[in-house]
Amino acid sequence: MLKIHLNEASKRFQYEWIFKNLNLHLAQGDSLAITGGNGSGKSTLLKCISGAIPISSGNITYRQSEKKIPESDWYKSLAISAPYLELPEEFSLLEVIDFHFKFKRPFHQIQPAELIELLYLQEHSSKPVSQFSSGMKQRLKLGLALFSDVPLVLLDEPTSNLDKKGIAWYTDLMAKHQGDRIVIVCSNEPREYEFCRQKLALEDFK
Ligand SMILES: Nc1ncnc2c1ncn2[C@@H]1O[C@H](COP(=O)(O)OP(=O)(O)OP(=O)(O)O)[C@@H](O)[C@H]1O
Repeated sequence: MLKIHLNEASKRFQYEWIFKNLNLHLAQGDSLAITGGNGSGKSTLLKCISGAIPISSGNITYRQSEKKIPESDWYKSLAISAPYLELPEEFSLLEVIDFHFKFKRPFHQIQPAELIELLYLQEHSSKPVSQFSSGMKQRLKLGLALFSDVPLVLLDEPTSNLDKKGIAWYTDLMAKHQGDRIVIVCSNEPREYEFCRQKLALEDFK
């Protein structure tokens, strides 16, 4: 059972405070929406939670069965989908999936062909990702994050570039495959985080 605690966590860039004195407890099964307008600090908070960038004061801890996980190992517990994370464009869809699953175990032993079907990308298995539309890339990013066998799934702007069908697909996917994991969604679109049981509005932590 993974548990994440933020204790009086604060972050600033130079003289700009992004969030201050944030306390948060998350355990497997929880779903959290981080909300706020453009530039409010959603992506920054997500990066701090993932360990990609440091906080300025306070602390963040990950515990697995009450045993503290060193910060250098946090990445093993999580998968992330975000607009600023790139896919290897020169790889074909099948190659991207094979490559990804060299590092993360597939969730519920999902096979590449099943995943491709779930992402409704069957027609594009051998196409290089550089030739994918932005919506196809977004479905792939979401699929890789959600179908990694990790207890923490981080989604930044999950429905950006998705059309109506894509948004319905995302909503259905989250309802079926969250499982017993922690899911954090950064968003200012209510439809992206309707399923989240906890909400954190960054405006409250300035
Ligand atoms: N590396 C950095 N150095 C300095 N300032 C930064 C850095 N990264 C982000 N910021 C600033 O932090 C603030 C929050 O940015 P962030 O990207 O976290 O917001 P956001 O809520 O995710 O925005 P959006 O909804 O537009 O994606 C912004 O003012 C941004 O300019």
